[in-house]
Amino acid sequence: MDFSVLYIGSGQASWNGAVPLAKSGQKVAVIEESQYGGVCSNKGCNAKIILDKPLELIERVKDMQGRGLDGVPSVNWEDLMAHKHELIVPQDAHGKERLYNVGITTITGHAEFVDSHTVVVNGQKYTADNIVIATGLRPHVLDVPGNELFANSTDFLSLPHMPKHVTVLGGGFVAIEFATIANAVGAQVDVITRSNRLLRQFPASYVDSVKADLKARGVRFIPDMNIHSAAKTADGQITLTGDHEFTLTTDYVLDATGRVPNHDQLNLDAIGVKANSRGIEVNEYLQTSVPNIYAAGDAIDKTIPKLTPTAAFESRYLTARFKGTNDQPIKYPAISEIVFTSPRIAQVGVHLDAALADSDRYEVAEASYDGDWFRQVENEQGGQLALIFDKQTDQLVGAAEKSNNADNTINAIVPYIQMKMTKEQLNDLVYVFPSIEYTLQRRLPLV
Ligand SMILES: Cc1cc2nc3c(=O)[nH]c(=O)nc-3n(C[C@H](O)[C@H](O)[C@H](O)COP(=O)(O)OP(=O)(O)OC[C@H]3O[C@@H](n4cnc5c(N)ncnc54)[C@H](O)[C@@H]3O)c2cc1C
Ligand SMILES: NC(=O)c1ccc[n+]([C@@H]2O[C@H](COP(=O)([O-])OP(=O)(O)OC[C@H]3O[C@@H](n4cnc5c(N)ncnc54)[C@H](O)[C@@H]3O)[C@@H](O)[C@H]2O)c1
Repeated sequence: MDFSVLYIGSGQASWNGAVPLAKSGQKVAVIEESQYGGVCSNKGCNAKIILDKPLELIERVKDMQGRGLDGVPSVNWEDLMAHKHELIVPQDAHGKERLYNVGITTITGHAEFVDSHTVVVNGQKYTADNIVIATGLRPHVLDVPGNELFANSTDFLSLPHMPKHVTVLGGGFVAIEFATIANAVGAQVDVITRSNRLLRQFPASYVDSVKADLKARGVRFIPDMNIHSAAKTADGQITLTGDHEFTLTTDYVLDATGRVPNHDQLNLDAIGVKANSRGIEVNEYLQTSVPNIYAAGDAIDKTIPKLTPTAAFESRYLTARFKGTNDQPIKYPAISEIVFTSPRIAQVGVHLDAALADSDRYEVAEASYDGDWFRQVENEQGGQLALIFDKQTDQLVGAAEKSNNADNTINAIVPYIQMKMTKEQLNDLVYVFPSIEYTLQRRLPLV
């Protein structure tokens, strides 16, 4: 065999495990058809958070008007885009170097299976004892006439000038984060959804409040609407048509209707790897229906969130398996997630809505930050926290927060949940004061 482990795809699900595996002495190769480092590094999380930064800062400055700050800056999209390029363009080369530096063979091109131990790239065959499919997802394209006029998340993240009127299709992560950015840059933003629910994975009341904030900032929501077609107007705009003779003419349409797996381009049928429209089917060892072929990251059909930290966790798990240091099934920890709206919504562990619906099992301690002097230093209004305890064990099992600092609070809570800490143990921790963590601890029900 040419390699002990060969990874298809170079994203988070690949390099987080491939690098330590190569360092341990195994012969490793990574195949990448696009940019090294995958979606998160090149056209996902990293670029998005750079474009979000000015809006986050501006919202803080707005909150402080008349409280020591006068005047609100505006976003210069072209300068911001240049800043984004400066940080993101080198990621591809860095991603390749990271592999090369530890002796990993990098193969650039599209991989397809020949048999269970062989893939072909640019006509050249490569063999390996084990193969990891880490091929991720690509943007879904809404199946309507005229969809070639739609932009996707990758296009938006390199948009040279912000159009006057941006129309977003979808109500998920990409739709709402990008609508928030476009609105902050000054575009008229419409969000068209086929149902009346946004961001289904987050607590309904927190999402409703973020939606109300966006409405107050001028974002228009058009719910329960199926789009039927798109066509270019004589002056270069796009006209959408939909249910009940709906029409809307706009400058730019962002299709944010989700992402679909890339496994349809791997010749999986020929080698018997089972997959479906959600991803590749794996067992509790991340093994596919062909024992020496594994899958990791967004490529998997899984119920846990398809995120960078989960992809990295799976990649590290596989490395332990290939090194022989872990022969146990994968055991996922409590998984945290965040949507970068303004304010943010973040959560970990047992879901707030599920806990509220099961009062026999869970105690929910809800708190508003409006009365908290430390959170009022930045004059933040409407911050909310919910802590979920298992009534039988008194352990903290879940949390959700809507606030400008939701990421920090939830990150502070991740180890509490992982270590199965009880109220009593949480009360025994001593934090610096004043701080987000100290404020969080004071929201705990006292024991
Ligand atoms: C706009 C956007 C914003 C996001 N923001 C966040 C965020 O803030 N936080 C977060 O946790 N997650 C975020 N995500 C999700 C995150 O990017 C993914 O969960 C993560 O990238 C998954 O990593 P992966 O390695 O499984 O797949 P990917 O990063 O998709 O990597 C797969 C790689 O495989 C390559 N490939 C595919 N097929 C082949 C083939 N046949 N041959 C060779 N190479 C192939 C692709 O080119 C790609 O580089 C975001 C996603 C998007 C789109
Ligand atoms: N902050 C973050 O962690 C973050 C940010 C962006 C993306 N992501 C990840 O990237 C992935 C993709 O995000 P996304 O927002 O593209 O997907 P998503 O699944 O979150 O949202 C897709 C949206 O499109 C709608 N939709 C789907 N099919 C449709 C159709 N035929 N017609 C109309 N609407 C339709 C859905 O109802 C949903 O509102 C997710 O796995 C997410 O976890 C994460």
